[in-house]
Amino acid sequence: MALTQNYKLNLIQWYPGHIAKAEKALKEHLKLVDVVLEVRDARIPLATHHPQINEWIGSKPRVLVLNRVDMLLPQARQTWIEWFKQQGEVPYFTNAQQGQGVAAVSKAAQAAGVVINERRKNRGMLPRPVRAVVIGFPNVGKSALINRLLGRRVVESAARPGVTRQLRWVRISDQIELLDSPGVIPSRLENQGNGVKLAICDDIGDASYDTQLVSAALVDLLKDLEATAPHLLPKQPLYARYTLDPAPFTGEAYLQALAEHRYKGDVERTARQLLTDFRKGLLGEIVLELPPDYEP
Ligand SMILES: Nc1nc2c(ncn2[C@@H]2O[C@H](COP(=O)(O)OP(=O)(O)OP(=O)(O)O)[C@@H](O)[C@H]2O)c(=O)[nH]1
Repeated sequence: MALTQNYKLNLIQWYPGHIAKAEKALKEHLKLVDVVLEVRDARIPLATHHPQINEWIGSKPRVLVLNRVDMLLPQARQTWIEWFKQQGEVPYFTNAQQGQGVAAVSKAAQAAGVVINERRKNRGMLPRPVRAVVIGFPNVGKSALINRLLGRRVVESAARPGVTRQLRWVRISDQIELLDSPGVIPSRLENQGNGVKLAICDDIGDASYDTQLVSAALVDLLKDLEATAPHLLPKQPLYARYTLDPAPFTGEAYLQALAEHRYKGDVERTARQLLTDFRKGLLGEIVLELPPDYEP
């Protein structure tokens, strides 16, 4: 992953006005609730964790949801489960589009609620449904998860980042009510390597970025991952899709060569196609991040 970290990224442009507004809205959401469901992209579970989020959540119970579980191999999921366990955390893996794993998230949120109502009782207060909110970076699947938790489509879920707004409480059980609009975590990050991964996975919201550089970074990242943890990825994902081996190329040179090989020399189109193919899962089930101290 060293290569991506080294990219001099003015390749991503963040909009500070939007970020300040989104941060303020998120903090308002967090004030209203007892339990937080933090959704991350299972392909990049660290890059989709905002460094200040723990501070913003404070001591409120949090349920950690790693969504898009269908987009990585089971052995990659297992690697992350073990790492999170070492950190004393239990991740709940979901496919919010299809519904897998969502019942367990609902149960975990209810369990957190029981503890909160115990506390209320001990202080002489009446029990009430516990209030929860789903938060996460743009496009990680928050609306899809809310729809699944509710069992019906009440929140618009769309491929376009940044579609969700306004506030309403909805019951998901006798014990839990949910803010029906998710809290969007603004995705500006000091760590540019994380920024690239967010851009690759389309979890980046309003920011704009250089498609060719991000696409080249994806190729470099895939090569790094294949070298470090081949058993956590599908076999030769780029070769399998495009019949062009990336081994002799840098990411940038690979895009050029692939453009010649397939797209009449059009590098921009090649870059866009590669990102689209990755995001649609057409390169296979690819985890883009490994635990920090990962050893094969
Ligand atoms: N493959 C796959 N796709 C998913 C999953 N969850 C959500 N999606 C898709 O990802 C896209 C974004 O999902 P949303 O639920 O709109 O994401 P969001 O976090 O609410 O997005 P914003 O409103 O932009 O912040 C949609 O096309 C969903 O169908 C999943 O687990 N697997």
